[in-house]
Amino acid sequence: MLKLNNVTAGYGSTTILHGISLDVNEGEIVTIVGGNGAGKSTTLRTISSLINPTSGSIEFEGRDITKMAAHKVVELGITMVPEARQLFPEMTVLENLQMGSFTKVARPRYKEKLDEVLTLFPRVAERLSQEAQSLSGGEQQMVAIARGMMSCPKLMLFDEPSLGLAPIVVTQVFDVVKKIAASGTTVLIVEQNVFQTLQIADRGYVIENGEISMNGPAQELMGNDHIRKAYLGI
Ligand SMILES: Nc1ncnc2c1ncn2[C@@H]1O[C@H](COP(=O)(O)OP(=O)(O)OP(=O)(O)O)[C@@H](O)[C@H]1O
Repeated sequence: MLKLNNVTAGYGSTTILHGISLDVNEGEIVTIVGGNGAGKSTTLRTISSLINPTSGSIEFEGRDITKMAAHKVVELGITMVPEARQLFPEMTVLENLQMGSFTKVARPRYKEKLDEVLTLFPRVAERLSQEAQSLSGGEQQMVAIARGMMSCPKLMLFDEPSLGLAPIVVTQVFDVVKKIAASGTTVLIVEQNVFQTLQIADRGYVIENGEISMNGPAQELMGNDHIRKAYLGI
Protein backbone atom coordinates (compact mmCIF):
# COMPACT_ATOMS: atom_id res chain seq x y z
CA MET A 1 0.00 0.00 0.00
CA LEU A 2 2.74 2.46 1.07
CA LYS A 3 6.34 2.12 -0.05
CA LEU A 4 9.29 4.35 0.82
CA ASN A 5 12.33 3.71 -1.35
CA ASN A 6 15.62 5.06 -0.04
CA VAL A 7 14.12 8.36 1.12
CA THR A 8 16.46 11.17 2.14
CA ALA A 9 14.91 14.28 3.68
CA GLY A 10 15.53 17.03 6.20
CA TYR A 11 15.16 20.69 6.98
CA GLY A 12 17.06 23.25 4.89
CA SER A 13 20.60 22.01 4.50
CA THR A 14 20.30 19.55 7.42
CA THR A 15 19.66 15.97 6.34
CA ILE A 16 17.70 14.00 8.95
CA LEU A 17 16.57 10.88 7.06
CA HIS A 18 19.42 9.01 5.39
CA GLY A 19 17.84 6.61 2.90
CA ILE A 20 14.74 5.24 4.63
CA SER A 21 13.03 2.26 2.98
CA LEU A 22 9.88 0.75 4.39
CA ASP A 23 6.58 -0.84 3.37
CA VAL A 24 3.13 -0.86 4.85
CA ASN A 25 0.67 -3.46 3.55
CA GLU A 26 -3.07 -2.93 3.52
CA GLY A 27 -4.70 -3.94 6.82
CA GLU A 28 -1.50 -3.88 8.87
CA ILE A 29 -0.48 -1.95 11.95
CA VAL A 30 3.14 -1.01 11.37
CA THR A 31 5.20 0.93 13.87
CA ILE A 32 8.35 2.99 13.66
CA VAL A 33 10.00 3.10 17.05
CA GLY A 34 13.07 4.96 18.17
CA GLY A 35 14.44 7.45 20.65
CA ASN A 36 14.28 11.24 20.78
CA GLY A 37 15.30 12.96 17.59
CA ALA A 38 15.77 9.72 15.64
CA GLY A 39 13.63 11.00 12.76
CA LYS A 40 10.24 9.42 13.46
CA SER A 41 8.15 12.58 13.05
CA THR A 42 10.24 13.66 10.09
CA THR A 43 9.39 10.34 8.39
CA LEU A 44 5.65 10.94 8.86
CA ARG A 45 5.93 14.56 7.71
CA THR A 46 7.71 13.35 4.59
CA ILE A 47 5.00 10.77 3.84
CA SER A 48 2.36 13.51 4.31
CA SER A 49 4.31 15.77 1.91
CA LEU A 50 4.80 18.46 4.53
CA ILE A 51 8.48 17.96 3.70
CA ASN A 52 9.75 16.99 0.25
CA PRO A 53 12.40 14.27 -0.02
CA THR A 54 15.72 15.34 -1.49
CA SER A 55 16.08 11.87 -3.02
CA GLY A 56 14.27 8.56 -3.11
CA SER A 57 10.58 7.98 -3.75
CA ILE A 58 7.27 7.37 -2.01
CA GLU A 59 4.45 5.31 -3.53
CA PHE A 60 0.91 4.96 -2.28
CA GLU A 61 -1.37 2.35 -3.85
CA GLY A 62 1.02 2.14 -6.79
CA ARG A 63 1.02 5.89 -7.40
CA ASP A 64 4.11 8.08 -7.04
CA ILE A 65 3.32 10.68 -4.36
CA THR A 66 6.91 11.86 -3.80
CA LYS A 67 6.28 15.40 -5.00
CA MET A 68 2.52 15.59 -4.54
CA ALA A 69 1.04 18.56 -2.63
CA ALA A 70 0.04 17.77 0.96
CA HIS A 71 -3.70 18.35 0.40
CA LYS A 72 -3.66 15.91 -2.54
CA VAL A 73 -2.05 13.27 -0.36
CA VAL A 74 -4.95 13.71 2.09
CA GLU A 75 -7.43 13.39 -0.81
CA LEU A 76 -5.79 10.08 -1.76
CA GLY A 77 -6.53 8.75 1.72
CA ILE A 78 -3.50 9.42 3.94
CA THR A 79 -4.28 11.32 7.15
CA MET A 80 -1.89 12.22 9.93
CA VAL A 81 -2.85 12.60 13.57
CA PRO A 82 -0.08 15.05 14.53
CA GLU A 83 2.15 15.03 17.57
CA ALA A 84 0.77 17.04 20.50
CA ARG A 85 -2.71 16.85 18.98
CA GLN A 86 -2.65 20.30 17.33
CA LEU A 87 -6.36 20.95 17.62
CA PHE A 88 -7.85 24.32 16.77
CA PRO A 89 -7.90 25.49 20.41
CA GLU A 90 -10.65 28.10 20.28
CA MET A 91 -12.98 26.06 18.13
CA THR A 92 -15.48 23.70 19.67
CA VAL A 93 -14.99 19.95 19.56
CA LEU A 94 -17.68 19.68 16.86
CA GLU A 95 -16.00 22.38 14.74
CA ASN A 96 -12.69 20.52 15.06
CA LEU A 97 -14.38 17.35 13.81
CA GLN A 98 -15.96 19.28 10.93
CA MET A 99 -12.49 20.48 9.92
CA GLY A 100 -11.55 16.83 9.42
CA SER A 101 -14.21 16.20 6.82
CA PHE A 102 -13.27 18.84 4.25
CA THR A 103 -12.06 16.40 1.59
CA LYS A 104 -14.08 15.46 -1.49
CA VAL A 105 -14.36 11.87 -0.31
CA ALA A 106 -15.28 12.81 3.26
CA ARG A 107 -17.85 15.58 2.72
CA PRO A 108 -20.72 13.40 1.54
CA ARG A 109 -20.02 10.88 4.34
CA TYR A 110 -19.95 13.51 7.14
CA LYS A 111 -23.04 12.32 9.03
CA GLU A 112 -22.10 8.63 8.83
CA LYS A 113 -18.52 9.29 10.02
CA LEU A 114 -19.69 11.61 12.80
CA ASP A 115 -21.99 8.86 14.13
CA GLU A 116 -19.10 6.39 13.91
CA VAL A 117 -16.61 8.55 15.83
CA LEU A 118 -19.13 9.58 18.47
CA THR A 119 -19.94 5.91 19.09
CA LEU A 120 -16.23 5.12 19.40
CA PHE A 121 -15.60 8.14 21.67
CA PRO A 122 -18.56 8.64 24.01
CA ARG A 123 -16.63 11.24 26.06
CA VAL A 124 -16.12 13.30 22.93
CA ALA A 125 -19.83 13.03 22.18
CA GLU A 126 -20.58 14.59 25.58
CA ARG A 127 -18.32 17.56 24.86
CA LEU A 128 -19.21 18.66 21.34
CA SER A 129 -19.92 22.27 22.24
CA GLN A 130 -16.89 22.69 24.52
CA GLU A 131 -13.82 24.62 23.31
CA ALA A 132 -11.05 22.19 22.39
CA GLN A 133 -8.53 23.98 24.62
CA SER A 134 -10.66 23.28 27.69
CA LEU A 135 -10.40 19.49 27.31
CA SER A 136 -7.98 17.27 29.23
CA GLY A 137 -4.91 15.96 27.39
CA GLY A 138 -6.51 12.53 26.92
CA GLU A 139 -9.75 14.02 25.64
CA GLN A 140 -7.81 16.22 23.21
CA GLN A 141 -5.97 13.17 21.90
CA MET A 142 -9.29 11.39 21.31
CA VAL A 143 -10.63 14.46 19.43
CA ALA A 144 -7.45 14.56 17.31
CA ILE A 145 -7.92 10.89 16.42
CA ALA A 146 -11.64 11.42 15.77
CA ARG A 147 -10.85 14.41 13.53
CA GLY A 148 -8.43 12.22 11.57
CA MET A 149 -11.11 9.55 11.14
CA MET A 150 -13.57 12.14 9.80
CA SER A 151 -11.49 12.40 6.61
CA CYS A 152 -12.24 8.72 5.80
CA PRO A 153 -8.57 7.74 5.53
CA LYS A 154 -7.31 4.48 4.04
CA LEU A 155 -4.02 4.94 5.91
CA MET A 156 -3.73 6.75 9.25
CA LEU A 157 -0.37 8.04 10.44
CA PHE A 158 -0.12 8.50 14.21
CA ASP A 159 2.67 10.67 15.59
CA GLU A 160 3.32 9.67 19.21
CA PRO A 161 -0.31 9.53 20.30
CA SER A 162 0.68 8.45 23.83
CA LEU A 163 2.89 11.49 24.47
CA GLY A 164 2.28 13.17 27.82
CA LEU A 165 -0.74 11.07 28.76
CA ALA A 166 -1.43 9.20 32.00
CA PRO A 167 -0.82 5.41 31.78
CA ILE A 168 -4.52 4.52 31.81
CA VAL A 169 -5.21 6.98 28.99
CA VAL A 170 -2.24 5.60 27.04
CA THR A 171 -3.85 2.15 27.19
CA GLN A 172 -7.15 3.63 25.95
CA VAL A 173 -5.34 5.32 23.05
CA PHE A 174 -3.70 2.05 21.99
CA ASP A 175 -7.07 0.26 22.25
CA VAL A 176 -8.59 2.86 19.95
CA VAL A 177 -5.75 2.46 17.43
CA LYS A 178 -6.38 -1.30 17.45
CA LYS A 179 -10.12 -0.76 16.86
CA ILE A 180 -9.42 1.62 13.98
CA ALA A 181 -7.20 -1.01 12.36
CA ALA A 182 -9.79 -3.74 12.98
CA SER A 183 -12.39 -1.63 11.19
CA GLY A 184 -10.27 -1.67 8.03
CA THR A 185 -7.99 1.38 8.21
CA THR A 186 -4.30 0.67 7.79
CA VAL A 187 -2.10 2.18 10.51
CA LEU A 188 1.45 3.51 10.62
CA ILE A 189 2.31 4.66 14.13
CA VAL A 190 5.49 6.24 15.45
CA GLU A 191 6.15 6.01 19.16
CA GLN A 192 8.68 6.25 21.93
CA ASN A 193 6.46 3.95 23.97
CA VAL A 194 8.11 0.94 22.37
CA PHE A 195 6.62 -1.80 24.55
CA GLN A 196 2.93 -0.97 24.17
CA THR A 197 3.28 -0.14 20.49
CA LEU A 198 4.98 -3.42 19.65
CA GLN A 199 2.17 -5.18 21.52
CA ILE A 200 -0.48 -3.87 19.11
CA ALA A 201 1.63 -3.83 15.93
CA ASP A 202 2.06 -6.51 13.28
CA ARG A 203 5.51 -5.33 12.21
CA GLY A 204 7.99 -2.74 13.29
CA TYR A 205 10.94 -0.68 12.11
CA VAL A 206 13.56 0.70 14.45
CA ILE A 207 14.95 4.08 13.44
CA GLU A 208 18.26 5.33 14.80
CA ASN A 209 19.94 8.54 13.61
CA GLY A 210 17.72 8.75 10.56
CA GLU A 211 18.37 5.18 9.42
CA ILE A 212 16.39 1.97 9.77
CA SER A 213 18.57 -0.20 11.97
CA MET A 214 16.26 -3.18 12.29
CA ASN A 215 12.86 -4.40 11.18
CA GLY A 216 10.66 -7.45 11.51
CA PRO A 217 7.52 -8.90 13.08
CA ALA A 218 6.61 -7.01 16.26
CA GLN A 219 6.87 -10.14 18.42
CA GLU A 220 10.37 -10.78 17.12
CA LEU A 221 11.49 -7.21 17.83
CA MET A 222 10.12 -7.45 21.34
CA GLY A 223 12.37 -10.44 21.97
CA ASN A 224 15.46 -8.80 20.45
CA ASP A 225 18.27 -8.18 22.95
CA HIS A 226 19.28 -4.76 21.60
CA ILE A 227 15.70 -3.51 21.67
CA ARG A 228 15.08 -4.90 25.12
CA LYS A 229 18.16 -3.11 26.47
CA ALA A 230 17.89 0.16 24.53
CA TYR A 231 14.14 0.75 24.55
CA LEU A 232 12.42 -1.56 26.99
CA GLY A 233 14.92 -1.17 29.84
CA ILE A 234 14.93 -4.94 30.45
N1 LIG B 1 11.42 22.18 11.67
C1 LIG B 1 12.64 21.71 11.91
N2 LIG B 1 13.74 22.40 11.52
C2 LIG B 1 14.99 21.93 11.74
N3 LIG B 1 15.26 20.74 12.35
C3 LIG B 1 14.21 20.02 12.76
C4 LIG B 1 12.85 20.46 12.57
N4 LIG B 1 12.03 19.51 13.08
C5 LIG B 1 12.83 18.53 13.57
N5 LIG B 1 14.14 18.83 13.38
C6 LIG B 1 15.29 18.01 13.78
O1 LIG B 1 15.19 16.76 13.14
C7 LIG B 1 15.67 15.71 13.99
C8 LIG B 1 14.65 14.62 14.02
O2 LIG B 1 13.45 15.12 14.59
P1 LIG B 1 12.11 14.29 14.64
O3 LIG B 1 11.06 15.20 15.19
O4 LIG B 1 11.85 13.64 13.34
O5 LIG B 1 12.49 13.16 15.69
P2 LIG B 1 11.61 12.12 16.44
O6 LIG B 1 12.22 10.79 16.22
O7 LIG B 1 10.18 12.27 16.07
O8 LIG B 1 11.86 12.55 17.93
P3 LIG B 1 10.89 12.86 19.15
O9 LIG B 1 10.44 11.53 19.62
O10 LIG B 1 11.79 13.54 20.11
O11 LIG B 1 9.78 13.72 18.63
C9 LIG B 1 15.94 16.36 15.34
O12 LIG B 1 17.34 16.53 15.46
C10 LIG B 1 15.24 17.70 15.26
O13 LIG B 1 15.91 18.69 16.00
